[in-house]
Amino acid sequence: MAKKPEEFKKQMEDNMKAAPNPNSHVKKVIGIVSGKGGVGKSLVTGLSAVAMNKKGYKTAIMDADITGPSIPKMFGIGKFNVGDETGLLPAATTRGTKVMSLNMLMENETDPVVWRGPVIAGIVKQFWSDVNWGDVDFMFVDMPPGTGDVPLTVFQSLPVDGIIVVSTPQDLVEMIVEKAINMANMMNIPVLGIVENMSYMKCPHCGEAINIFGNSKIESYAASNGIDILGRIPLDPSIAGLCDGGKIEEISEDYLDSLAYILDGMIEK
Ligand SMILES: Nc1ncnc2c1ncn2[C@@H]1O[C@H](COP(=O)(O)OP(=O)(O)OP(=O)(O)O)[C@@H](O)[C@H]1O
Repeated sequence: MAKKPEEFKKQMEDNMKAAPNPNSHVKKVIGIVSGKGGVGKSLVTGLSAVAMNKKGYKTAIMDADITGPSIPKMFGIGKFNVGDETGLLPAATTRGTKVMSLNMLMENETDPVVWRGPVIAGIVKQFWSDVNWGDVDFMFVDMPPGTGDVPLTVFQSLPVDGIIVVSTPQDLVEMIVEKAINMANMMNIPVLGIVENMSYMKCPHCGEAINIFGNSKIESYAASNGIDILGRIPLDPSIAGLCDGGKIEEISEDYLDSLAYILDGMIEK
């Protein structure tokens, strides 16, 4: 019997998805996206895993930002090319978050990755199918930045349960956030909310919050679009220092409390 158009579309979407490794049991896959590069997407990916790990969940990070992978550096992970008959094995951070990134597999981590979209999506599929992730409650996927062909193809390859949008106050002015949210909506993936990075700066002398980019519009934007604010992270040189030194797990401030609360509710107890 001929397929109905919606059945055809569903099958087409399923065909694009990678099959999971038979040894992986991942309960929730959360994608972290941004409308453009350099806004702190990897920082939020790392902090999300740290927050849920602190709550006792089994956490993992897939670094799907193939051309600009920064997760291993933030966690102080070097080259890690280990596997067995079950597949490639992820590295583990000091506190036990599992990590897979192309950087860990490359001969020379400063080599540029000059592949086009479909090849990049192929690697991400392999990270899903060929890596034995074991038991994971939350896998955080650091998505390629932007709203072009590459992030779209990566989205289609993975069973993403929800996305977190990372923005800076400037993105709201330039409507870059809206593009990222529209992309998620197009893919029918729930938007869990926005994290505003570089939201403000604390005066090192008196502790006053300084809005370096002017007053943030995130509250009015979130309210008028029915989107949750999941956290605000200040621009803080100590954050950059800990990330660059591979010590993101030592950031003690709980910037993503609201996010952790929402994720908590996604897992059946
Ligand atoms: N709130 C912050 N305070 C201080 N430094 C920050 C902050 N957020 C990000 N940085 C620094 O800015 C740089 C870029 O951050 P990050 O790698 O998280 O951005 P990204 O959006 O993932 O970039 P890309 O799109 O290139 O992957 C890093 O060196 C990081 O340590």
